[in-house]
Amino acid sequence: MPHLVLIRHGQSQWNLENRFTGWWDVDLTDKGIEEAKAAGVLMREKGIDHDLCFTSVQKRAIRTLYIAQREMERLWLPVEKDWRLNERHYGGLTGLNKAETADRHGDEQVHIWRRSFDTPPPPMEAGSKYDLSADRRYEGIDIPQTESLKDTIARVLPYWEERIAPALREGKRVLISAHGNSLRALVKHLSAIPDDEITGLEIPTGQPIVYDLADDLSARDRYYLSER
Ligand SMILES: O=C(O)[C@@H](CO)OP(=O)(O)O
Repeated sequence: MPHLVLIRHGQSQWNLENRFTGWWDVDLTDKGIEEAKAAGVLMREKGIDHDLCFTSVQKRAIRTLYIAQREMERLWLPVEKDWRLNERHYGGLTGLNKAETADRHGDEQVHIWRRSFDTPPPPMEAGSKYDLSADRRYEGIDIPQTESLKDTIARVLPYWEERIAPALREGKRVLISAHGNSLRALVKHLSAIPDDEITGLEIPTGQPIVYDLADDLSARDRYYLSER
């Protein structure tokens, strides 16, 4: 039976500071490091094991993966990193404080930007200090100016089909360390959650989510490892 674990990175510096993050590469806080360790200990204690791991090209997800793997004595496992597992690009909101933005534009508008299915935040302005187009890791990639959840799904799912689903079909046990919205994209697909319901799903930091999948990769069960 194909076996998949998803984990959202531990608390990041901008989670702590309540800032829109997206593709900006912030690191984990001390609490985030502890969450990642605890996730690794939990997986080890519950006898969870993997053959192959996937993560984004953002350090909060990469470090979460490595910290958890260290606790599991699995730092030797193969890891594939890909930008398509990155967080949803937050466009012109990147770096802003979420509460201050709500004071300025209203709670409702901020809620739409954060959680509507297909309304993207305003695009990143040219010359923004958060522009990543000169970042070597994105060479040859058409970096989005902004992304809705729908746009995020449109780049996460092809990667899933191309790289992750084939590994699961071969019987590999897979661990994915990624982000709130790239994981929402996967959960929506795997659990067949409708557009208007997926945005209500909040994925906590550092909590392994286990999927038991049927051979056709449809979800038989999904649960937080800490709850079983
Ligand atoms: O800032 C972000 O990139 C994300 C995840 O932390 O925030 P949100 O909860 O608004 O999707």
